Amino acid sequence: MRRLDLSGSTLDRRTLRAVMPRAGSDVFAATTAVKPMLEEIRHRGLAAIAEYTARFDGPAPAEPRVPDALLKEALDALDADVRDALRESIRRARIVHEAQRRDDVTVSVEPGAQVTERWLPVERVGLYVPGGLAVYPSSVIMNVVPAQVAGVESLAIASPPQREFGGYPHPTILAAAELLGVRDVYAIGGAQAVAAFAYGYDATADAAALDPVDLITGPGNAYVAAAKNAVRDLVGIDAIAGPTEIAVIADDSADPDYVAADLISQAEHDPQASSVLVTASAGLADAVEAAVERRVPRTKHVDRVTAALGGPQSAIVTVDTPDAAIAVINAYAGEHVEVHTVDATDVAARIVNAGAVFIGSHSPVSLGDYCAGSNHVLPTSGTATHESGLSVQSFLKGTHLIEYSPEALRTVARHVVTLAEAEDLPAHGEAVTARMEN
Ligand SMILES: NC(=O)c1ccc[n+]([C@@H]2O[C@H](COP(=O)([O-])OP(=O)(O)OC[C@H]3O[C@@H](n4cnc5c(N)ncnc54)[C@H](O)[C@@H]3O)[C@@H](O)[C@H]2O)c1
Ligand SMILES: N[C@H](CO)Cc1c[nH]c[nH+]1
Ligand SMILES: [Zn+2]
Repeated sequence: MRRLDLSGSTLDRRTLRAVMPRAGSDVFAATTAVKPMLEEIRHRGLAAIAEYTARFDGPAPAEPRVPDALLKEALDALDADVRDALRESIRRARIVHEAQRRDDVTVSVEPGAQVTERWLPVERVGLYVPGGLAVYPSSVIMNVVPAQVAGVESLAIASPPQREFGGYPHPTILAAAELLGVRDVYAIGGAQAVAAFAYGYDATADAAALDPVDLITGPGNAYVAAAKNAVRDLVGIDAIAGPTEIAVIADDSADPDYVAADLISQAEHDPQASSVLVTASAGLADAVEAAVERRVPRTKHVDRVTAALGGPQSAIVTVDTPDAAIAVINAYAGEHVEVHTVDATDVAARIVNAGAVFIGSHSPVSLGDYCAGSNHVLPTSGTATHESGLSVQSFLKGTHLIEYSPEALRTVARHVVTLAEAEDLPAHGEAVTARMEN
């Protein structure tokens, strides 16, 4: 891993943002590729989807909707340990997400003047589950659980067709959908899936119609991100997720082997993934570097991990003081931040920009990826400065209900008229004075 020595540097926001390691975005280039695809699919529907699927994913069934029997079969055939682990992941996710429910709130502004904020679920949601480099049944859980807790009635899942499974998504993804009771599952990947969700398509001789959705959520590669970005004027999207990131803040109390294992764990996702260590301890920096070198050759996806850890997006960053380390971590605004310091809880309280913070030496990111109960769809690429991870709130929309009595309207009428005149919109004021005349 490369070293970035920030000792003696001015740690102001501009400098930090300029020097922090980060994956370059290929969403811009992917946008050029996906725009004509989206147009084709919008106009020619499933025929165009089938052509792109054949080009990028290989042979797939003419009817992309996975038969119910196949979902059931996938769950029946699922390894018992995997089934138990998925169930436990769902159970913990439900506990955490149930606590995120929002109650409607009614406020009495004055006697007879009432404003209610009502929260309603989005009606139909399309959930994208990636399936290129790895298989993500855990992402089925992380998308479906908050949507179900929010009360979303209509949920569709899309995931790329896999050659070795007859052009259907990986059976573990199908089993996870079945466990969660989602039966509307499609063997469509990449930008094609996003287009199918955004525009829907008509029935053909071989396939039933797909109804468009109101909101598309879920992570994916640059093509998925570019397509989500391109359809966001038509449907809602959760966020544009970039490659996975982990940033670790650590001091001499940290176990270098744990830190190295965690940096490698997220590098395993993607050659573009970022792993960053920030420390004021030169000794710890050396020890982690040595532990990474020891571990990398033993890891399964050694090529991906080597590319990710060796890329410009990953680094061991050294600073002068623990406070400087916190400033760097906040400037980085990582998707995942792990805190391995003596005073981990106090340090965590000072981390204000992070998708999720993992506190202490026994809360690794992979726990959060699968079974902590928290959500693993989190803001990447520095967007944790202003965005949140997926939650029940992502699937709700708030509506204000305003109800004033004649007396309550009379009490405030002159202020409405004054503001309407100040904005040179007198008809606004007249809508109120018309009611005062009776
Ligand atoms: N933030 C999270 O919660 C989270 C969770 C899981 C995965 N991820 C990230 O999601 C990403 C998954 O990416 P992936 O590639 O493995 O799977 P993916 O499902 O996102 O992409 C595969 C699809 O890309 C399309 N594609 C491939 N080459 C193309 C081309 N040349 N032109 C147009 N389309 C093309 C194909 O249609 C294919 O189905 C990774 O970066 C991973 O780190 C993030
Ligand atoms: N770390 C990924 C992005 O947060 C999520 C994931 C799924 N499976 C394993 N990891
Ligand atoms: Zn992960």
